[in-house]
Amino acid sequence: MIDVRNLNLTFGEGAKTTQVLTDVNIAVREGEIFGLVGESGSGKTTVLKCLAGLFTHWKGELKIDGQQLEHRIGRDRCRLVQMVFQDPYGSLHPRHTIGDILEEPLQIHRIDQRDQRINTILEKVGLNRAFRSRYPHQLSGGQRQRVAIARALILKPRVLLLDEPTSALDVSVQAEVLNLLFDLQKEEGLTYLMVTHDLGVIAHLCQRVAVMKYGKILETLETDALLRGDITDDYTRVLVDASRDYSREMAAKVML
Ligand SMILES: Nc1ncnc2c1ncn2[C@@H]1O[C@H](COP(=O)(O)OP(=O)(O)OP(=O)(O)O)[C@@H](O)[C@H]1O
Repeated sequence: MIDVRNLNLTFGEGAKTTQVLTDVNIAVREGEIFGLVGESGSGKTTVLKCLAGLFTHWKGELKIDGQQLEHRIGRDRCRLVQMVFQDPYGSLHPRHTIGDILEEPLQIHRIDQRDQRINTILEKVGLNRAFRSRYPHQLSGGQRQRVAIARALILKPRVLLLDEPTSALDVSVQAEVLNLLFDLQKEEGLTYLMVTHDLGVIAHLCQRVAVMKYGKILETLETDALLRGDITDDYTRVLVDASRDYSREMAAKVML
């Protein structure tokens, strides 16, 4: 469903050129939840932004559902693929009501029966029509992320690109939002490419995972293999061990 072939991307010019992605290859099957992990700055978000059309100066080949992606964002792409960002507050317009935020994509794409579609999508993400008149600052973090997911789904895309969708949320609501994403994926037959640093999220949601470092994919492996420790790359082992320690540390803090 998602095909990334020999994706390369640089920022800057001349002596200041930085190669951010180098020959990245990712193939995500239809209906799969595929994880992307790696240290900060390794290029994970950049891959998602190329697929979403937010970066246009990439080289290589990008396909979604067999359709070749162009170097610009167009209406067709918005109906094929949508992105959910880490910070739900920053990604929602502060002076627009939830109703306006959800109606905008429908207006742009000249889709009718907007009221009905907005109410349906709000219900799907566990909110109700009373939220339509509220502003983002009147919502909790978890509710804001539900609105961001509703906005991403309102055009009925096939693919969601999720950039650490729960890491900005309170620990107590992270599981709720992850469960919602899992249910929606099954109900709507969606395909997810998800950036996360959380081994627990990978274990529960992802079928396969690719490990990135310095803009390259080091290895792609089944989640079961990752959990069994069936890892070929030393860096992946370090990442997994660090994540295990981090989770234990977090758990200890929560229990204190
Ligand atoms: N618009 C930009 N202009 C210049 N450099 C950029 C731009 N966006 C990203 N970069 C650089 O590209 C590299 C990869 O960034 P990216 O956000 O993809 O990393 P990441 O793996 O998602 O990190 P994190 O986990 O911290 O979000 C970083 O070195 C970053 O500084």
